Amino acid sequence: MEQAEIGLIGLGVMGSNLALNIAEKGNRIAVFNRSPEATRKFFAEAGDLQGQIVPCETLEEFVAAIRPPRPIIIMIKAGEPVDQQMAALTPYLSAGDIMIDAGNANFRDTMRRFDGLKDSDLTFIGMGVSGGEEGARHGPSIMVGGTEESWKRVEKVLTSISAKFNNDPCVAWLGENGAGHFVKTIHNGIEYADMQMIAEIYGILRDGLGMSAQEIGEVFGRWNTGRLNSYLIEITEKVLKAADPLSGKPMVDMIVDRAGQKGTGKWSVIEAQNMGVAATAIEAAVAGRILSSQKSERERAETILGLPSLSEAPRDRDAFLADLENALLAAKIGAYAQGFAVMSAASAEFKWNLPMPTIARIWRAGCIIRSQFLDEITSAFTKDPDVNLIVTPAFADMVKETDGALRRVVAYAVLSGLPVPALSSALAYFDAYRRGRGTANLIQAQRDFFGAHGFERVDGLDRPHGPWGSGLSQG
Ligand SMILES: NC(=O)C1=CN([C@@H]2O[C@H](COP(=O)(O)OP(=O)(O)OC[C@H]3O[C@@H](n4cnc5c(N)ncnc54)[C@H](OP(=O)(O)O)[C@@H]3O)[C@@H](O)[C@H]2O)C=CC1
Ligand SMILES: O=C(CO)[C@H](O)[C@H](O)COP(=O)(O)O
Repeated sequence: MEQAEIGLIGLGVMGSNLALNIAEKGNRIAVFNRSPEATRKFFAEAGDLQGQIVPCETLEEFVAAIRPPRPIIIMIKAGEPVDQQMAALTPYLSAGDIMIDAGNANFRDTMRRFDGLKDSDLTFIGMGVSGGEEGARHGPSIMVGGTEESWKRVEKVLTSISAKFNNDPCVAWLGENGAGHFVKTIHNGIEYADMQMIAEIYGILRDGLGMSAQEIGEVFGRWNTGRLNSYLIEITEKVLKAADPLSGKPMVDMIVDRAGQKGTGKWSVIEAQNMGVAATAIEAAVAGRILSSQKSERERAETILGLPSLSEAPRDRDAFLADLENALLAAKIGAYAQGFAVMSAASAEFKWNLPMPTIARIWRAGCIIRSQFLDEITSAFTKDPDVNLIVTPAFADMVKETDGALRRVVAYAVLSGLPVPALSSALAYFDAYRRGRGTANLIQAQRDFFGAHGFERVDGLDRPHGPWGSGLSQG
């Protein structure tokens, strides 16, 4: 039998769709899954693509079915399973084979796995894939990390399966070792912020203005034709307009308000802190999911504390809806600026030389945060790759145009007791970032008072301690 050009392990949601995508683009592919029933089901449902697929039930058979040197995509549950799968696979591999972890790995695991194979004749690629089920099947955004040489060997097949934005493939080699998985992690961190901000606006419309899910869906539908045009806004409209087949009520009203999370949002925040970058909107989004999971505690607190009464509804509803649209755009700019700032710091720390315009470019299609907006970020970073997004000329203009709306929306929500942690943190980020003289002088004075930590003087004179009384810390 003709050997396959590539192999894929893991026929879950992502792996099975990626395998069909690879087969459809004319690549012969061998597939394997831990539970063989999934392999049988996958093959039985592969239809016209069966001729391109070699289903295998043992790893030995799987490896033998691929032409060496073998590129093998591992698309399974992240974490320990990947180490186990690599250990089980390695004895069958030969010189030049590449293991490509395409799951949502923690980039620190990716660096460890990469280093573990550095002195062997095998190669490791850590590859972020975004786009969910549909993206995997018809074109995801792909973020590759590893050696440039290993990238050259898989570039053709990955380009063939990736999403295209105006014919431009949404795949790129982003740097050595953990670069691809780091960028995917921050992609997800931004995704968390985007989703949280959309949910906060939904909360204002539902609980503040008393609108139905259908009405709110219509608002998001209108916004999707404007500057907020994006996949997440598009699916928000669809989700809000869907009816529950069991009760006939809006589906969204029948879903428990407890959001899951698998780790990438939390890692984004941890790494932002590690790099010393303020990623407050992403932090707020992760904290929002944590609070959402504390459902019974929240219900109890509501009975004890009650809910604040709503502030008077804005009289001009159309003007307020326009404010909400602009507020979401402004806050989104803050979240993306923070995500890119984290990547910029990590790039320096890990010497990856991450290409910011390329990252924005490959996120324009295929991935969950895909949007028109990312095309504008691509242009901004192409002109000016090394600055905070919010001070690039185009985005500075957008912030100046929309931050008033964000301020009015946050003010209304705060006065009404409607939680808007991500929107308000984006606003506070703008306000802190653009204030040349902040208030940390007082913090420095306090630190010097209690710990003789010293400070810099505004006049540059050399007297690094204050006259605090005890005399101990006086310079
Ligand atoms: N769903 C999504 O939208 C996206 C998911 N991802 C990432 O892709 C990866 C796969 O996700 P997804 O397809 O959704 O997950 P699924 O739950 O649909 O599938 C999980 C797959 O992992 C396999 N698996 C689990 N544990 C082991 C193990 N110990 N050894 C070998 N195989 C194992 C399962 O095999 P078995 O059938 O035997 O249980 C199955 O093939 C994850 O890292 C996920 O974070 C990335 C982007 C988007
Ligand atoms: O990577 C993805 C999208 O880009 C996955 O859907 C991921 O599972 C999303 O993260 P979480 O499950 O933590 O919400």
